[in-house]
Amino acid sequence: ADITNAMIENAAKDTKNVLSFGMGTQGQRFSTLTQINTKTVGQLVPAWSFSFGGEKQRGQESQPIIANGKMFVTASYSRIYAIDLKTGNKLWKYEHRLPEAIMPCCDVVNRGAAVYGNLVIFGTLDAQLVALDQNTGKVVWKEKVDDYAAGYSMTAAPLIAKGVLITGVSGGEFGIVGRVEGRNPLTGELLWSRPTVEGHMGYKYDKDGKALDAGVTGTVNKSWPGELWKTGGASTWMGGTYDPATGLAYIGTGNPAPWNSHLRPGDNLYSSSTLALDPTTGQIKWAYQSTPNDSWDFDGANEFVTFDMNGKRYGGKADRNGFFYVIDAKTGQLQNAFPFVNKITWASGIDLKTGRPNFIAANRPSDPTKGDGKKGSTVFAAPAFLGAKNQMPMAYSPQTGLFYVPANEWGMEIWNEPITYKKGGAYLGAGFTIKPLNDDYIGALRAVDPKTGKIVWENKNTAPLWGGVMTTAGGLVFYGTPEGFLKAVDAKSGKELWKFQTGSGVVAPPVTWEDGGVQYVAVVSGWGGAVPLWGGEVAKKVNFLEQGGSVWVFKLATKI
Ligand SMILES: O=C(O)c1cc(C(=O)O)c2c(n1)C(=O)C(=O)c1cc(C(=O)O)[nH]c1-2
Repeated sequence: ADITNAMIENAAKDTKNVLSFGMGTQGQRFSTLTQINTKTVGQLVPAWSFSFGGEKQRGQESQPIIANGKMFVTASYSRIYAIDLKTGNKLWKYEHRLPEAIMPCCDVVNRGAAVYGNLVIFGTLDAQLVALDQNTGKVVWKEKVDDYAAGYSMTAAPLIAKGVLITGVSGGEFGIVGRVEGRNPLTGELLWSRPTVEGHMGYKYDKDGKALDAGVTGTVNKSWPGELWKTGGASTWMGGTYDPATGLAYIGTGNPAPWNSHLRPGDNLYSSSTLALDPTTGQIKWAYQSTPNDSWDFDGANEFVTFDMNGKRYGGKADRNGFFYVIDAKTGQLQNAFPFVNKITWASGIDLKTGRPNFIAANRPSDPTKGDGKKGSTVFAAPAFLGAKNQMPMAYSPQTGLFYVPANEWGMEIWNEPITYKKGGAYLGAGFTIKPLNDDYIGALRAVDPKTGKIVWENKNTAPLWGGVMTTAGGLVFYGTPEGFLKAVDAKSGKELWKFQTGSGVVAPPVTWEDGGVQYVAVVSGWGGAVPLWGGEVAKKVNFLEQGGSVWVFKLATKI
């Protein structure tokens, strides 16, 4: 059957399908299914496994979509497969023809597709959107979003909100201009385009491509000096969430470009922020900036996951900068902010009245022009730029009231250098080396109570955690590790109840659904992403990990 907007809005409750990234557009990654639970999970065994094949065995970050008896799963290098859910047989595959010169900053990843009507839609590493017929894999429409040679790419799963296809762009390390776009999902037609860098003030397009005022507030050059807003970054590389309860789509934005913050004094709106947008117009309803004048590539692209607390709707966000934010989902008012990692050097806390961080000035890497002109002082900073949390999505359980956050404890040495913008060139103006903080672990899955800010339990992991999390009404939390395991633990205590070696590192989020009275769990396996490329001393430690590319599906060995 055609996937409708009503089905997408109900996706979080639909146990037979997984119709969106986040297992529901709110991004909670919570399933009401209970067949697999704390008592039965020990009997979980593989039902089938499928290899993505070829030589392109790396960086598999995809969350599968389950719809109409099929699994739609993207793979590295802009590939997508349709698989028969019952048999694990391949139905079709589409391999996007990529130019040699693509420039994704952080591996050749893709995090998943969207479904709408009879289409399955995904973004490519050369910044195009492709919509395919779910049954045949034939291309129905294709749209160029932007110029890959200027550093644009797409790695996020698209979002459907109020029947609009909402997408972001990647490329913050190349001085692209971040934006969010709304399209007709059936045709690819652009409905609006909303830049995320103040200066490029909110325009959208009418049907003839004429720029219209989107009623957005802000003043050119108010939060950016000179011309820097023209190459300001703030990419929207993780896509967004949407909550039918508020009618708003929530998009995180990336780092301002370049990294060297002394080149761009000011807050640099709307970089390293959460934006709440009207999905039908792209108008910004509220914005909250977690790291004004970001100097550490903290970014703010992390997912904003909405949930109920004390009879109100809030969003939780585990920011790369190390703080967990609880924000009123309707108004953007900051409710609470607390650390979810042990070491934060850049700020002593967040002022809940103003919403601004209390910066520790001495821990900001210095201005090279105040020294020898070539290199500023090297400072030790934590978290590292790869973040207290990165692309791997967290989960929220309404049953326990806890967020399950895949966190990492690491730091870095960082310094600034001069830089000028050059199209297609890295635009950092900084150098760095990532360092572990502890001998025995980097990753830690943490159960975070949004009411109290307390960590209720944690499970340490030797390598950095890079896969997402899922939680279920069966009292379980599922997550993958770079060491290759998919694990199930008790949602209340973190006690490990089951694990399975998938054969390569898991850097993707699991999903679950039911079919014919049987509950299934699936996860993609295939080590890669930013850690092996940018992890410095940590990358050396995890060099033993092998790459791969497959999807695993599990069910209980005996029918309950
Ligand atoms: O600024 C950007 O546009 C951008 C894009 C991406 C991406 O699209 O994957 C990442 C980052 N930044 C980034 O900072 C980062 O740490 C990162 C890690 C990963 C990954 O998939 O492992 N992607 C990205």
